[in-house]
Amino acid sequence: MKYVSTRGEAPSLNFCDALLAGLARDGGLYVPKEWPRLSKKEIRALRGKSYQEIAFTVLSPFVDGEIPEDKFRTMIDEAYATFRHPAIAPLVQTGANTFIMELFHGSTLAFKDVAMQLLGRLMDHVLAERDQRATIVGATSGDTGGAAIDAFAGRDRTDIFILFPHGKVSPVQQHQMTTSKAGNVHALAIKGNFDDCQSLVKAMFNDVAFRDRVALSGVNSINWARIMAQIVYYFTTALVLGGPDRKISFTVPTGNFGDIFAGYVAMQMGLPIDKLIVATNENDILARTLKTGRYEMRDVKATTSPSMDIQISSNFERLLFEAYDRDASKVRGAMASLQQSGAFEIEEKALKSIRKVFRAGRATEKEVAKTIRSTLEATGYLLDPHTAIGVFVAGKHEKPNTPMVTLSTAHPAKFPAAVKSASGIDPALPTWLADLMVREERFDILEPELKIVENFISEHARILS
Ligand SMILES: Cc1ncc(COP(=O)(O)O)c(C=O)c1O
Ligand SMILES: N[C@@H](CCOP(=O)(O)O)C(=O)O
Repeated sequence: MKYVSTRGEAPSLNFCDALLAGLARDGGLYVPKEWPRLSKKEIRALRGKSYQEIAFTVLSPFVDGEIPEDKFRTMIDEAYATFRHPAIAPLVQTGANTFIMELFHGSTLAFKDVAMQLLGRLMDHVLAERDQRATIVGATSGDTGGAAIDAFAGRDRTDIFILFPHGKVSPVQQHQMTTSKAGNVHALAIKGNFDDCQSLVKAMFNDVAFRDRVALSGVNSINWARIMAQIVYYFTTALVLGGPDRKISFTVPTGNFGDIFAGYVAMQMGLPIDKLIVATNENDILARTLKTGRYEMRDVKATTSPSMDIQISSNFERLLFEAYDRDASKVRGAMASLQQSGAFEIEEKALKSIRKVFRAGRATEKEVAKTIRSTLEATGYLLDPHTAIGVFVAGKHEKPNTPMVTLSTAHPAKFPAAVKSASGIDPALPTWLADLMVREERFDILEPELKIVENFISEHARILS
């Protein structure tokens, strides 16, 4: 299996090289050259199997023999042994045909753990095989950072630098990033917003001299392996609800478009999905784009769902590549226009193909609080603000005979202030994090300037030759 860049000008890579590369050298994102397919019969044969076994079957075609089977199985087993629920991504029924897929049973209480625990092990394996080290960078609006730090802390082949927007993540998220005692972990509070952090990360990848000097690697969903690991839970959930002999819809609280793009990949692999529904907060660039066909940046507003306070939605580029029948020149044109004027138009045919699969909606701050309250009253279930956005938008797209699954992307205890103000309940952290807020913090505050961040990394990374 070869991986090609969405911008068409970087070399095609095999799985392990794409894993370490993160962003392609032409600024694009790697995707498999073709989608592997599972027949309905093969999908049916997964019924009753464990999450780990399904993960092995679904992910093996992407790894394509580059990692020995027994080692890959062990990585999957170890990654999901860190989860506190045996089903890994359990389903909770909240209505006649509505469900919540809980993705927050990993160590940092957000869906990012699902992919990050596997990614850490995959990278470690490949670096050890090659006797190499890597400098890992990541941008976070709050959850990717904590999950990455948890997955990479103490690994001696990597140093990890996480850029988070100073003062714009929840206190729990901040402590998850700033209280690690591991010497290879560096939490960097950037004076800006998440988009500034993400742009800095992409700029570091595009600075070829720096990239090569520090052996740069990425853990954001620009890294294909992050998306890949997230495909699995669409299969496990569909199988529980009657798939592949019945179509399911999924509503996904969306920011960087990684999680929902994994659903799109599941569909390309043969999983019958009715609709994939993009749910955004008031930073609604994706909902507007699906409505108007114009992707247009606006200022980012701070909301009670800070992890989704995003304007530049990285993985939308992967969908554009698909919608343009993999014509990389069209993607390059759109990305150049985004850089020059902060906007691009999607051609009619491509937009039509996107709308065939995707729907979208937004929730205002009032609607988020109301949904947390009303769901608690109706079902006794306490939502976090990100999941509440999903539940609210899902409510607008339900169909009588199609199960609607909303992805619950974070535990309410990560956002206690917003949850308490909406519901009156102060959600407690689980026991293993009970002392999180009194742990000593360690982080550096940096200006959002490429050279400043690169210099910091150069001084602290242990890779330099
Ligand atoms: C809690 C939470 N929900 C939803 C999202 C959106 O996910 P994605 O960026 O994959 O669209 C994120 C982060 O991006 C998140 O941290
Ligand atoms: N919401 C994310 C933003 C980064 O997303 P990623 O999936 O590209 O890592 C976060 O919590 O950091």
